[in-house]
Amino acid sequence: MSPLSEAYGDHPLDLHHIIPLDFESARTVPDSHVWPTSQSLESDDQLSIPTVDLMDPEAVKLVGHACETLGVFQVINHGIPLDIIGEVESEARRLFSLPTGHKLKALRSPGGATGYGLARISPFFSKKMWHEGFTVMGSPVDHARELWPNDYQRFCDVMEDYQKKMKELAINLMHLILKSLDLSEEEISKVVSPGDASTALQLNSYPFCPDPSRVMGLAPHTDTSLLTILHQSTLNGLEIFKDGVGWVLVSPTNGSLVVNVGDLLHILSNAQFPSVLHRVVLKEKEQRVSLAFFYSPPTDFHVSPLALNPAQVPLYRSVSVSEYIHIKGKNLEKALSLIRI
Ligand SMILES: O=C(O)CCC(=O)C(=O)O
Ligand SMILES: [Fe+2]
Repeated sequence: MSPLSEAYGDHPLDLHHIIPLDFESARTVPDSHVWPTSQSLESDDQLSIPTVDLMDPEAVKLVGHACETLGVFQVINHGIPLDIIGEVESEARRLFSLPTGHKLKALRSPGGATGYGLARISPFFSKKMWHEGFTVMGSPVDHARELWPNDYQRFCDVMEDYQKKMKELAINLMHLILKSLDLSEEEISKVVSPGDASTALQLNSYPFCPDPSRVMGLAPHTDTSLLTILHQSTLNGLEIFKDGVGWVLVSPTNGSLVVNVGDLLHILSNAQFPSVLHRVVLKEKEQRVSLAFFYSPPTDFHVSPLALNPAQVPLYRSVSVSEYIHIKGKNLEKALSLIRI
């Protein structure tokens, strides 16, 4: 089985789609980063995002309902100690506060998947995002050594431990979600194989911005994963798109993690669960940091609609994870329609 990092290798990007702005010296927003404004909902008429207590005996039902209606929910009692999340956030902040020239030592290579750089979706948009990221898959030691030649161990230990814990949580969540689709334990264990899942940890920074209302943190997208588990620091910014409603804010709540359905789970559920469209806008001048953990099956796993009753027809053809990553890398939001039957 090829690692996830290889699945991204067949789409080398131009450097201007990898190198973020020198945010440190940006006193104004350059034209390349000015986006047309788009309305989000005021807090009064906000749609509420459900919170599921994972210790609740009804968790399967609650998680299934949230996946079906919105494709996103928050979890509490998730088993990840808050001080560990805090440590990862503080290591991420330590990285992003390095001088721009220094961060470029860990720049993602054109055909690479890990390291410092712009969001992978950036070639699809004519304007640049107010964002810098650092992608980790397993051990970040190669890049960390470039950043801190004498002091990289702490960063590596914290990132590796977090990925291990997030993977356990993702597996627990997948069990709950697939149970809600009435899959048997045997069918579930085919999809959720603890040994060789494809996972990635994305550290996101939306740097201090002199004019937050004119920029876009992360442009509208769906995640490619089965599911994504997100920690957002105390600042608002994440919004989901709900048909007939518009952009809805997902406010950070202390101690809870945001879980969202990705494209692969949408396919697996035969479109019963929406792959939620989301974006990040800047609400304040201050820097916002988030940690996104993406969980997918191994790259050679074939994803196809499961849990069909005799009256249902599959809406998507079977697709391997690596093929889907390839289609998404070329077509972004049209990717799902290209495998629709
Ligand atoms: O920063 C956030 O709140 C969301 C990040 C996100 O959507 C992503 O990394 O795919
Ligand atoms: Fe996302």
